[in-house]
Order: sequence, then C-alpha cells, then structure tokens
Amino acid sequence: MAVFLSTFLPDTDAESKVQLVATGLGKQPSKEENATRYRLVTEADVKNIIKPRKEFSHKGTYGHALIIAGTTQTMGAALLAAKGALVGGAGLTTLTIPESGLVALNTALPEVMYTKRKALLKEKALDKYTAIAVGPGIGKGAKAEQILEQLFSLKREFVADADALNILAGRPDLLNKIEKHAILTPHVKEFDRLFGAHENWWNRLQTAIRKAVELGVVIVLKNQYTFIVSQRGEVFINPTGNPAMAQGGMGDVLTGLITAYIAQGYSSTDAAILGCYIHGMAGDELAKDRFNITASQLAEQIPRSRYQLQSSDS
Ligand SMILES: NC(=O)C1=CN([C@@H]2O[C@H](COP(=O)(O)OP(=O)(O)OC[C@H]3O[C@@H](n4cnc5c(N)ncnc54)[C@H](O)[C@@H]3O)[C@@H](O)[C@H]2O)[C@@H](O)CC1
Ligand SMILES: Nc1ncnc2c1ncn2[C@@H]1O[C@H](COP(=O)(O)OP(=O)(O)O)[C@@H](O)[C@H]1O
Repeated sequence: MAVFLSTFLPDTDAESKVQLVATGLGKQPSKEENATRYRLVTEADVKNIIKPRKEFSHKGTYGHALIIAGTTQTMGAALLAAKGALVGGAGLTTLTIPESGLVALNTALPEVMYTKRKALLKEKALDKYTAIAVGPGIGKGAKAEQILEQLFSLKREFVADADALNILAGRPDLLNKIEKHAILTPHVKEFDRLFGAHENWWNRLQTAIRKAVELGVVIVLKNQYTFIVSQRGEVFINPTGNPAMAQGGMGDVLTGLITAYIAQGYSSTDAAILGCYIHGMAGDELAKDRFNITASQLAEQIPRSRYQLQSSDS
C-alpha cells in the first residue's frame, strides 16, 4: 500500500498528500517509489549500517568525542549530552563546561574527562578529537559566540545543537561558511530561528532540503517523526520514538549519541540515521511500561537497544 509524506507531518497541506514515501534505504524501490526523495528508515536498514564491536579492540578504537556545552545554570544539558556520547559507545568522551560544574561531572559521570575551554580552542588542540558537538545549554552570550567563532576558524566539522543553532541564527556570515558534513540538529523553533518562519511543515521540509544541499550539511529536523536530510537532498524519515519522550533534555542525549557515532567512524548521514533510530527505539522500549521517560532513563536504555538490534533476527 502506498504511503504518503503527510502521514509523518503534524499539520496538513495539499503537496505532502501526494508525495510517495518509499520504505527502506537499501532495497530496490518500485518504479514509482524510485522517483521519490522520501524514505522511511527500517530496522533492517539500521542493521545494515551498524558495525559490531571488534575483537581485540580498545578505547582508542572507538574514537574520542568532545562535547562543548553548559553554563552554570544549564549544566544538566551538558551532562546529558556527555552521557549520550558515553552510552553511544565513544571510546573516550571529554566535556568542556564552566569549572563550577566539575563536582557535578565527576559525581554524575566519572567516565567522562574534562578540559578547560581556554586550553581547547587553540591551533591543534582539537586534533585528538574524532568528533565534536557544540551547543547544549551553552547559552547565547558573548562567550558562547566566541567559542563558536573559534571553532569555525579551526575549520572542524561538528554537530551543532540548541544554543549553537540559536547563535548561528544571528550570524549568517558563520552559517554560510560551515564545514561540509557538519550536522545541525534543530527542533522546530530552532529551525525557524535559523531559516525563517514557515507556515507549515511541508514548506519547512522544503527549506531543510534546500539548505542541506546549499550548505553541504546534514539537517536533523526533530519531531515525533524526525527528518534526516542529507547533503544530497534525500530525506530519511525516522519511525521510532513516542510522546512519552516529550521531556526536556531528550535532544541533548541525541546530540551526544550522534557525536559518539561520528567518533566511531560513521558518516554524518549514517550517524544521524543511527542516532535517531536507536534514541527512539530506546524510548519505545521504555514506554511499554511507563507513562513518561526522563532523558537520563532513556540514555541508560541505549546500550540495550543497540544490543537488541545486533542480536535480533529480522
Ligand atoms: N537540564 C538542562 O540544563 C536542560 C537545558 N536545555 C537547554 O536549554 C536551552 C534552551 O532550549 P529549549 O529548547 O528549551 O528552548 P527553545 O526556546 O529553543 O524551545 C523551547 C520550546 O520550543 C517548542 N518546541 C520544541 N520542540 C518542539 C516541537 N517538536 N514541536 C513544537 N514545539 C516545539 C516548545 O514550545 C518548547 O517549549 C538549550 O541550550 C538547551 O540545550 C534543554 O535541553 C532542557 C534541559
Ligand atoms: N512525541 C515525540 N515522539 C517522538 N520523539 C519525540 C517526541 N517528543 C520529543 N521527541 C524526541 O526528543 C528529542 C527532543 O529534542 P529537543 O526538543 O531538542 O529537546 P531538548 O532541547 O529538551 O534536549 C528529539 O529527538 C525528538 O525527536
């Protein structure tokens, strides 16, 4: 039975009702499906992308994720993003937060390392990190903007979330020279701050496609069905996740998770597809016996979901 894009949008419009969605990324699409850019991600697709943990591997095998996040008031966002990287299996995770968060970090996440921001943003200081995320709870002040400027000057690709996106919304000069393969992970408000207000989701999605191609980045437009838009303008629709997940901090965990997958060597598009699928899958598993899910609970579930994917037959 044909599936149309409108199924995955929270509002209605004439266009999306006639846009076919193909199921699966790998299998040969039917003739009419072949023409569509919209693809629904399946469990089989995700299993095709994920690689097992290797024999004789060690922490150096799985990359080093750096998370630049947090202010004194939003240290939680930073901790949740770092936790996302940790549960996503990065070999090492380093967090850079204001020093006032050190006790919280060492108490809540003893596996995560710390580095001072000043030390970090120097020539070559980023070389040892295989993936970088910036933004959760970092604030929109001058200091945060300066960090972002320095990251741009060091020409590293990164995952940009939350306040990094809010800063970029006021700095088109930076946004327009973003490194190719960067990943932007906006929710609807952040997306419209970045690219202007939209009257419906169909228009918003068309802007996402145009911008992903124009800037050469992956855009993860978050919602109940998250759209992962590749640099080639393909739209991968994530089917997992549920309203029990609608609580603050969920996106911070996703940012860390996607960063962990980049650290482990996945491409930007694959890391985004994997991250969204497993994030939502963890939420679906937990929602079987609870009304709502906290971001910390979801993070704890992620290694189990990842394991289930590997061990199930389908
Ligand atoms: N523990 C913490 O310290 C937390 C800190 N956070 C940080 O707080 C800062 C502000 O982020 P916020 O996202 O709260 O603020 P924003 O002002 O960007 O957006 C919040 C509002 O956007 C709307 N919204 C979001 N997703 C939506 C969707 N899919 N559909 C419709 N409306 C939607 C909702 O009305 C929501 O109240 C960020 O830096 C963020 O990382 C949050 O991540 C929450 C947890
Ligand atoms: N109703 C829902 N169904 C599926 N996923 C949801 C739902 N509500 C929230 N999520 C997921 O939770 C995350 C919320 O991200 P975001 O709004 O950035 O949160 P925060 O800024 O609080 O960390 C996204 O990945 C989104 O897809």
